[in-house]
Amino acid sequence: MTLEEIRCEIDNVDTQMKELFLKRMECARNVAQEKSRTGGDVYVPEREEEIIRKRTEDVKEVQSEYIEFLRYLMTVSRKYQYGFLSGMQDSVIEKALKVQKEKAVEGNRVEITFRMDKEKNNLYHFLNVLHLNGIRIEKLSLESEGQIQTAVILLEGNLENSEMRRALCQIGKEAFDFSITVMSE
Ligand SMILES: C=C(O[C@@H]1C=C(C(=O)O)C=C[C@H]1O)C(=O)O
Repeated sequence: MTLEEIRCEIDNVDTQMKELFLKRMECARNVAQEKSRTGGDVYVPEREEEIIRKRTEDVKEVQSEYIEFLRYLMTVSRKYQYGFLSGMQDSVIEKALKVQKEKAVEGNRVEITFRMDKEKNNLYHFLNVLHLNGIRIEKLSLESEGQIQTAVILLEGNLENSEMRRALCQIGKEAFDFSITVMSE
C-alpha cells in the first residue's frame, strides 16, 4: 500500500469513528439527564473498569494504547456530563469553598487542594480535566505519602466562569478532600 492509500484508509476510519463518537456523546448527554433526575453520580468507576476489562482483554499488540484511549474517552464523556449538572456544580463548589485568603497574586486566581490515590485517578487525570476545560495553571505542587498524593494548584480564572465551575465539579467529585480558596489581589 502506498502512503496515500494508507491515509485514505485512515480518513475512512475517522469518518466512521466521528459518527460513533457523536452517537456516544449523545448517549452521555442522555445519561446526564437521567442522573440529574435521580441524583446519581456521574463517575461510576466499577462500570468503567468493567468496560475496559471486557473490551481490552482480547487485544494484543495495542492493548495499553486501547486502554488509554478508552480512559480518555470516558474522561471526556464525564466532562460533557458535568456540564449539564449545574445543581451538582453549585453544591460541590459551595461545600469546598474556604474563607477568602489575602495572598500576593495578580488578578483572578483560584487555589485548589485535593488528594488522590496515585494508582487510580492520578495527577495526569486531573491535569487532563483542567486542560479539557481550557483552564491555565499558574503554580503546582505535589506531595506524596505512600499511595496518597496531595496537589495544590493555582489556577487562572474565577468561579463565575462556566468552564471553571465544570472543571472544579469534576475534580471535587473524582478526588478526595477537595477545597477551594479564592485569592484576592
Ligand atoms: C456514561 C456513564 O457515565 C460515566 C461514563 C462512562 C462512559 O463514558 O462509558 C461510564 C461510566 C460512568 O463513569 C454511565 O454511567 O453509564
